[in-house]
Amino acid sequence: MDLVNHLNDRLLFAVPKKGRLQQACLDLLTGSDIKFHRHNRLDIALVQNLPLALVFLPAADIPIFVGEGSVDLGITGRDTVAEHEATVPPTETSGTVEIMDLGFGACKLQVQVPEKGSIEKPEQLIGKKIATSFTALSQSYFRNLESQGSNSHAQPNGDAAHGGLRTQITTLSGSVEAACALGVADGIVDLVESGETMKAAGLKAIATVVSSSAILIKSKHPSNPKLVDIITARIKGVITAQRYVLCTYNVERRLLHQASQITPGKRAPTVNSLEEDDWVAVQAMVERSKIAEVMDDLAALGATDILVTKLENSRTT
Ligand SMILES: Nc1ncnc2c1ncn2[C@@H]1O[C@H](COP(=O)(O)OP(=O)(O)OP(=O)(O)O)[C@@H](O)[C@H]1O
Ligand SMILES: O=P(O)(O)OC[C@H]1O[C@H](OP(=O)(O)OP(=O)(O)O)[C@H](O)[C@@H]1O
Repeated sequence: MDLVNHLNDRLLFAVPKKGRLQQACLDLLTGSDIKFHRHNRLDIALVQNLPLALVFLPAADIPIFVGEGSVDLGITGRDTVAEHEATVPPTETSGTVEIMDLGFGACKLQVQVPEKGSIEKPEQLIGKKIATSFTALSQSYFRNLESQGSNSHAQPNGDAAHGGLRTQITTLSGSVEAACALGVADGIVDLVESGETMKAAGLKAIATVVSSSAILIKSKHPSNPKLVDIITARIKGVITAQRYVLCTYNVERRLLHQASQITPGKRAPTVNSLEEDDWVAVQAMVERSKIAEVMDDLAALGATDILVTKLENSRTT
């Protein structure tokens, strides 16, 4: 099939073609009832039940396509958007707009140095060698440090005050953590999640350049804003359903006020009367991460029949 000719009138939605964010993105698309079949080796897939086409791209390139407006929507890490913005500053018509945080892919872009070395502060790296895949962010970070007037670290012929960069930034496309051990760099700027990679490479973090997580972005003038809103609402529904559970319980009416403080719900708890006088049944959405504590508090208050139900999907405000 000639896919390109089927792209007219379709909203283009970029998702990572591989890597850390891909599976969670595919799960989000499934939860949002975005149905597609990706042919072997093709990076474009037509969506069967919406005028939408998915474009599978490297996460780092997604802000370029969305920023230029050649793709309308995208999911990628906030770090890649920050790197793109540091490379190509947004204008009134170009650049990306963040729609929402998706709550996965959390990591930090950090300055790292050998654990056993003498460097404790990023200022000590001024004038030294840095290896990274995030060239523009690293340049801007060190340019900033240099211009903060760290004269004590200035080299005699340094021209940082005039916009030059004394710190030498080397771009690597992967395995950045090996750079210090191999003598390519004195420090690196790389992503850290669990810290396992950093630890295994004998490095420690001394500063954070950007805190990242996966985000939904759109171009400044998407081709079909209504469809962007529909997809946004669907994705938001799936994210909310993942983030919350439904808690139901029975409680004496006289304790309702206290119970409502434990489970205030998103707007307010739903309260129904029971056949038994003086008792009510309460239903409220509770953040999944807090549910154990909430159940303990409800039980301590005297609530009974406390049940927790997983949400399949949601539309809330
Ligand atoms: N360890 C990690 N934990 C959580 N999120 C991460 C982690 N590493 C990267 N990410 C996020 O995932 C995005 C894509 O990174 P990933 O390394 O998976 O990309 P990739 O396309 O496979 O690139 P590469 O080939 O350079 O590894 C990053 O920009 C970041 O937002
Ligand atoms: O703190 P951790 O949980 O160990 O994660 C951090 C590692 O994850 C990413 O690399 P990835 O494994 O995606 O491969 P890459 O080095 O090829 O980018 C990142 O570049 C770090 O190396």
